[in-house]
Amino acid sequence: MIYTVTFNPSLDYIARLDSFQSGTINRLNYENFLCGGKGINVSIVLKNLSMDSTALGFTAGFTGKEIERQLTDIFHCHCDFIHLNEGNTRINVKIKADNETEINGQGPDISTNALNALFEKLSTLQDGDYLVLAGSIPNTLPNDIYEKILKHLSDKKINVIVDAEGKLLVNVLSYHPFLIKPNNHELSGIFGKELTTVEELVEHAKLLQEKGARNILISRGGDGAILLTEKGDYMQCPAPKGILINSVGAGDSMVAGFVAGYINTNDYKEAFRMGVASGSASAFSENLATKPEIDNLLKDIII
Ligand SMILES: Nc1ncnc2c1ncn2[C@@H]1O[C@H](COP(=O)(O)OP(=O)(O)O)[C@@H](O)[C@H]1O
Ligand SMILES: O=P(O)(O)OC[C@H]1O[C@](O)(COP(=O)(O)O)[C@@H](O)[C@@H]1O
Repeated sequence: MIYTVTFNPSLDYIARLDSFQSGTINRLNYENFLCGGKGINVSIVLKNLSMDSTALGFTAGFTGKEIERQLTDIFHCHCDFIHLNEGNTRINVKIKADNETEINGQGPDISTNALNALFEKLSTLQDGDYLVLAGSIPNTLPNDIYEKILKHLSDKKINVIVDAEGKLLVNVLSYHPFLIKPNNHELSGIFGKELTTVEELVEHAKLLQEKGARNILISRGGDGAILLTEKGDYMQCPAPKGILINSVGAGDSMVAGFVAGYINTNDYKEAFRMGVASGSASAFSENLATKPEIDNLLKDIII
C-alpha cells in the first residue's frame, strides 16, 4: 500500500490576472479553488496513474471539508484524515500574473490527541509499504516530527519518501529514507549557499547521502532534474519543452511519477523518466497531470 501524509493541507486559490500590482485593487480574469498540499497532490497524481493510495493528515473547518469533498468526489482518492476540532485548513493564494507569487498560510494547530491518532493509524503500516511525508508543518509543531514518525516505524521495512524543507528534512536522514526530493533552492537553503551548477548540486546532495538518504531527486524547475541513486551513480535530465501554465504541484507530481515508475519497473532510470514527465506535464497544464499528458511527454524523455 501507498500512504501519503499531509500535515498541512491547503485549498489553493488560483488567481490569474494580466499583471499584479501591490497597494491597489487588482481584478482577476480567472479564479479557482483546488485541493492541495504536497501529500494530497501526490495521492491525486498517483490515482491519475492508476495507483491507489490512502491520503492521511489533518483537516479542519469548512476548507477541510471542501478538500475531502474534492478528493473523494472528483479525484476518487481514498482518504482517512484526522479532523481537528478548531480552526480551518489554510487557503494558499497562488497569484499568476507576469510572474508567480505564492502566499502560503500557517495552518491550524494540531493537538496532542490528534497527533497520537495519526501515530496510531501509521502503526498499521506493513513491510514493503510506501509512505510519503510531504510539505510543511504548522509552526506550533517541533521540526523533528517527521523524524519521530520514522522512529515510530523503524522496526518495519517501509519505503519512506520525504519532501520537506530545512531541518524537517535533514532530521530524517539517519533513518535512511528511500527518497528525498529537494528542489535546487531547498538544497541551497540546507547548505546556506546558492548552488546552481550540476556539479555543485551533486556534490552537496552526496553529503546528504552520506548522512543516510538512499536516493535523492533534485528538481530544478524548467532546468529539469538530477537523480543520485543508492547505487552510487547520478543521472540528469533536461525538462521537456512546453508552455508553463501552472507550476503549483509540479514537484509533487514528480514524486508521484517517480514512485509509480519505480513500483511498476523496479528501475531507477524509468522511475526518473516518469518523475520528470509527470512534473513537467503538471507544469504545462492548469491542473495536476493526467496519464495521457504524462505519456505524451514520456515518449520523448531520454536519459
Ligand atoms: N517551467 C517548467 N518547464 C518544464 N518543466 C517544469 C517546469 N517547472 C517544473 N517543471 C518540471 O517539474 C519538476 C518539479 O518542478 P520544481 O519546480 O523543481 O519542483 P517544486 O514544485 O518542488 O519546487 C521539474 O524537475 C521539471 O521536470
Ligand atoms: O506545505 P507547504 O510547503 O506550505 O506547501 C504547500 C503548497 O505546496 C503545494 O502542494 C504545491 O507544491 P509543489 O509546487 O512544491 O509541488 C500546494 O498545493 C500547496 O499550496
